[in-house]
Amino acid sequence: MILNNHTFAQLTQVSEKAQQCNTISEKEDSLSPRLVEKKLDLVEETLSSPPAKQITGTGSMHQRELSLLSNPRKRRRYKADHPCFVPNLRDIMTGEYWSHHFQKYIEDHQPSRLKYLYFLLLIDDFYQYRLEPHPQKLAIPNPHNIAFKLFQQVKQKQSQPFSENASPQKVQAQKQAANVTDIITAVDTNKRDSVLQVSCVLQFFYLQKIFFVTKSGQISLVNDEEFSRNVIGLEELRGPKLSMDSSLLPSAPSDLEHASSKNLSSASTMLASLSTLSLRDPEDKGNRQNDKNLERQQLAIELQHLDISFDVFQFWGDTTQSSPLYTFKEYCLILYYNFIRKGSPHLIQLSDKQLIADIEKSFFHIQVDQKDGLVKKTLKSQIPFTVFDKMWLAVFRYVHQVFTDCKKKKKIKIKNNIFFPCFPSYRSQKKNSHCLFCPNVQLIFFVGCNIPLTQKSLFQESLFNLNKKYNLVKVRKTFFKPGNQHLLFSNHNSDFCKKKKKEETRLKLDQRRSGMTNESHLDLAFESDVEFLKKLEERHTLRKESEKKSRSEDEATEDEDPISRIEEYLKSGKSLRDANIKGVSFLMYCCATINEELGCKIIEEGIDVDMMEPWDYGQTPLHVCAQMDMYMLAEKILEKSKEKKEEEEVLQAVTDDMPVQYGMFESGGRTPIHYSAIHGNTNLLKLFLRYIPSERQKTALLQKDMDGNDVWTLALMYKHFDIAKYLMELNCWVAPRDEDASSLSTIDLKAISEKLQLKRNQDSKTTRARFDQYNDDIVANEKNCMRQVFVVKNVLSEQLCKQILHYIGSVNMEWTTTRHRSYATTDIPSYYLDFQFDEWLRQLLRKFLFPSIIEKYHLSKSFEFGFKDLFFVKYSSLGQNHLQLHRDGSFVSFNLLLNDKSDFVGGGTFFQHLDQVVEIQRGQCCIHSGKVLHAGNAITQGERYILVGFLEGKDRSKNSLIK
Ligand SMILES: O=C(O)CCC(=O)C(=O)O
Ligand SMILES: [Fe+2]
Repeated sequence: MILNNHTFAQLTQVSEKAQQCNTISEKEDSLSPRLVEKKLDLVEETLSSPPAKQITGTGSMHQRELSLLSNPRKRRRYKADHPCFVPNLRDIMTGEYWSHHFQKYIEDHQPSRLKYLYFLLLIDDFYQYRLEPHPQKLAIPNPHNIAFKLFQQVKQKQSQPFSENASPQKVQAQKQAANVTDIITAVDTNKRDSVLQVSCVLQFFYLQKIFFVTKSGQISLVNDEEFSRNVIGLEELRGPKLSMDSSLLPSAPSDLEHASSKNLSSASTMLASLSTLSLRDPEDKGNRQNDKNLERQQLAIELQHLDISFDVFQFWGDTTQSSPLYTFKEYCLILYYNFIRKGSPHLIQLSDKQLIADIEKSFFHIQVDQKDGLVKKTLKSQIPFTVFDKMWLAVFRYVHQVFTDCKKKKKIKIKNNIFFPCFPSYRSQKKNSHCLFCPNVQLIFFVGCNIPLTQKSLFQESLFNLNKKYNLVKVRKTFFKPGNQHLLFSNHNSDFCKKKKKEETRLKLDQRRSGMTNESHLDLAFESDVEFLKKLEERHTLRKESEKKSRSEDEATEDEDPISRIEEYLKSGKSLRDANIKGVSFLMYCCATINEELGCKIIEEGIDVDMMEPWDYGQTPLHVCAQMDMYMLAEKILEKSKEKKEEEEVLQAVTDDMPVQYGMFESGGRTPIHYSAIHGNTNLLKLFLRYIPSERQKTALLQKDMDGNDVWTLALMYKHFDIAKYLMELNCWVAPRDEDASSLSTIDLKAISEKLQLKRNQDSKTTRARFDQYNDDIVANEKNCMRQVFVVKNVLSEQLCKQILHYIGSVNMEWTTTRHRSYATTDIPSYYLDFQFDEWLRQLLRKFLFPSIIEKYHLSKSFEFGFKDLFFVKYSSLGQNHLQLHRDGSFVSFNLLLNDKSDFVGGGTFFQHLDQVVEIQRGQCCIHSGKVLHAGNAITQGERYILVGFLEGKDRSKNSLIK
């Protein structure tokens, strides 16, 4: 069945419910204690005990204690309801970051983390912006997310605090000026990094265009449209200036409404000075502390002379004011100056220099002055969208790195399988279309991937909020299976998942105790499968017994760690062919988690690694590399393939037509080379070309996808002009028929690109028609062998089927009902069970079933199958007794009857095109194309158990199109 979970209507309903709950909790929650922290309390409960003394006062004693606690690591030791508690980044990321409560983290936790959150938020917002029907402007997230608490504290100090119940007019009338020293005090009370905090707040004031500087050096409130037009002199933010030039301070405007642009731009200069106070040169490792102190002192001095007024109301957490809009260019600058440039106050230390260079290249024309050697940057008039993808990726790489490092040093116990995300990629700008991100709902992955199995409730909430936020109409099944499955299909089953996790851990512990992990289960398996299963069962019984002997919960919640498992496999030299993590091969797992190092290691050391593994719609690891800018892994794949003289095949693996979100379709027939152009990854494109002999490069580049687009066309379609130009330099392009210009100097690439935007939408329709046609053809064309349904006898012996069922029963696992969205079965995926069992089963099927499928459908010997899904299905006359008419998301599907036919009445698989129910005996297997409409025929009595497999496959010999 198509991997669907819920209809959008259902999602909206639940989302609305979640929203209601949120609103209620927010009301209760407007000051503290924080709901979110309460949740985090659970996460943190194993941490060491809170300090003996509760901190309640605001006196100097209290301040001293707080200052001792300023180290976040120390503060993290406190319980979540303690005022000093600080969750770590991991919890922020894995918890509810995207959910409704994220602002509370930002308010309450240390500014050094704030930068990541805000940065992500900005990027996130950017992708939101792509959805907007008015793409000229985009909103900056409201700063109250950051400044909220600060203002609460300031507010409390004021003689006439605002009443929360007061009418807006009244509150407006009560506007109070708060002094910036108050802010500093407020900040200091919490021993935050005051400079960063203040500069951050001020910058957001500035960005919120709500103040300007008066003659007396005061900054006053302004609500003037002119401000946004004139003052975004961001060049002036370029700093680092540490002192204020008082001559720059403007004269007081006669009227707030007519604040002159000069005043305003001076305000920006001043703010620039403020914001750069926290600057530190990353290369200057020396006197940093001293410098910082000096900066602080200077800031304090400056601020004494400034009376900054602002409209607290505007920053009030409850206000619903909309964010101001900025042009795309300004937005880019804000990002750049605040997060990326070397001197940025919130510098995100992107580890990858190349990435930074790329980002800078996208923003600026960079010139070096011959005379004084100064680097001059002028902002480009056009900034490519993909720069956001790069930034997004960079941040995640960075965060991922932090996790990995911590883990290596055993600084933190990683409880979760961290699946890092793919970055959202620009797809469609079509007005009012819901198409966003990329076909794989990548943003959602981020959430889904990071939420551990044991935190399903948080996870669920995030999902619904996300659904609401992005108005996701339809989330397609996907390529990066781990995260997605996790997110979309398991989220309603938190109890089940918890149990499962514990089971796994216990099993592992038992294995360790009984020394069974060293056993080579695979030898065992093929000596006697029945024996093997009995052994597994015995192990479970053993486990259950040892469970009775009490054991600390702590031990039991220890997580299985996919990375150590992969490493263990690599060391032991076991075959990786059927090894998987949540149904995904090790290599694909690394691709999905952007773990290039481990991916390279797998290719280098792994046995039976399939580098051309066709995953969803034929996308191979190299396609993912090309999409995600994974240069190192791509190079390793190519190097290894070259040893086997397969590098061109790998580069020529083509995708199939694929449905993406919101009813859009993407053309098939795309190679990793096409992908590199689509995603603007020039380096990868160049790398790929190095592996193709020069005489064949042109053919490879001119190869068209199924919608007739060659690499050059795709580069332009996705607005990667540099790639298009590069291809023109190589003379590997064909001028569109209606263009007379044919050389780099005369052709108007922009105009062509515009036209191609239209074609892209058209292409989607063409692809869709082809996709549907393909399905229809199978049943309409009598000669198409894929319409045939076969029964394969004796795939598994009756005894083995019995034993498998017995085994599943002994594991005592709950049946899931929500894994597949539209046509849900009551099932247990094979990978939920012991991984030894899962691998054994896959090997068995590979050995005894796949050859029959190849033979029946006249596939070539070089055809290779991979499991897209493998699961046990239960029908019961009392529960789910049938499955509606549907297609599977597979090339070929099979179902194998596990129990005896006499155990139930009815059953079998109905095929619409044959108008026939195909019934099989225990151990037999019904095989059919996943594209033909079929249904699980109802049973009226008893229970029916089947093993269902969805297979994806590709004929490897057909890859070499260019030879
Ligand atoms: O119950 C059957 O025979 C069919 C099951 C099926 O089609 C599926 O699980 O996708
Ligand atoms: Fe099916």
